[in-house]
Amino acid sequence: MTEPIASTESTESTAPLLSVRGLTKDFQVGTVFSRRRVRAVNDVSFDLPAGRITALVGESGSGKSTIARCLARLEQPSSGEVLLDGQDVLRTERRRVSRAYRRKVQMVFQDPFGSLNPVHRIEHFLTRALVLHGHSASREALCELLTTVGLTEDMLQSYPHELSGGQRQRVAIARALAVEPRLILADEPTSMLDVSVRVGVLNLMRRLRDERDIAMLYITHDLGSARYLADTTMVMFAGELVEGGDALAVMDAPAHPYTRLLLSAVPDPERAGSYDPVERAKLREAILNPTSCPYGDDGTCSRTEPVRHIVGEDDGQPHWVRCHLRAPASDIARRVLKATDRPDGEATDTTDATEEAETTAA
Ligand SMILES: Nc1ncnc2c1ncn2[C@@H]1O[C@H](COP(=O)(O)OP(=O)(O)OP(=O)(O)O)[C@@H](O)[C@H]1O
Repeated sequence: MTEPIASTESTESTAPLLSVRGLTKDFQVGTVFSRRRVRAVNDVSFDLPAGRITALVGESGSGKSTIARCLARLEQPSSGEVLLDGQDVLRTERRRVSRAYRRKVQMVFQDPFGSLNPVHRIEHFLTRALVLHGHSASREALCELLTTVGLTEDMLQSYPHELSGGQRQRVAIARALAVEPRLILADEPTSMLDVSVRVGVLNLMRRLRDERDIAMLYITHDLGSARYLADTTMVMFAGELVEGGDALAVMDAPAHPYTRLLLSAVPDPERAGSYDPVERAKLREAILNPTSCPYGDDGTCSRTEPVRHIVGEDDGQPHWVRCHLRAPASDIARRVLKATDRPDGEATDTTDATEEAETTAA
């Protein structure tokens, strides 16, 4: 494990609900004649405390969903540890995931349209979840679930296609809640919803955190919603975590060039020029070909430990940044950066951006 874990440990007095240590996931891609390995997640470590929302932000392809799928045990990690209540479930439940784990860790997917089978009524989904995990599916229990997520009893008899996207996502959350989970992995739960209903789903997640002490991993590429919802934010780039800490601290004082690059793409009416290609090209260069790191003891640091620097503390939790000198695997990094939006909506690669910047500067 290259990342020291102390810097991500929760400062709460209680132990974290779930800890991830050195999680790595490789996929085999290609045909039998040209097999190659894609490292989607590389040596990632973090904690998820109860009653806190942790946002995992990053661009498409950075590895966010792979982490969630590994934690939901839908993918088998290549290496690492996943400790739930201190037990490494990858060792104790190596072959078969226990029902107890599935009950404690639930996932809500991005697509509220695809995650509910259209041939069943809403009552079916909730009843099934309750019964599978040994609860009584009484009318009272079903109604309570619906009310918790802001839906009404009469919707029990509805089919998914009769509900709006926001209502369907609430049903998906109700289904997850049916088993009384301690952790919800929410993978872009609002990205397919109308802007007008997004905030309702975010507020629901916030209420569940406060009222039920549920831990949440909120995966998103929408920095605004992470700022609105999360207690802690972690930034992921090319399969690795590059920055983390109090959500407001990370957004207001980003310490890694990749976090700055992400933020520079967020429309901001108060920022003159709003989108600066020269600055963005410099940030890309600093990410791909780092030459210095400002967080060493004397303004520089070696390429050896520590891989993470503590740059501040907010609300009792450390704000850390990965050493700038630790260059990412260049093929993955270039692929992820390629997804970075240009103001005209086209994808670009770093060469184009540098050229664009040089032209603009000239
Ligand atoms: N089943 C798979 N087989 C091969 N490669 C995969 C598989 N799943 C993910 N990958 C690769 O792993 C990398 C990370 O993908 P992942 O879906 O985790 O990213 P992400 O940050 O969640 O992106 P998005 O926001 O678009 O969902 C990508 O390069 C992707 O192509």
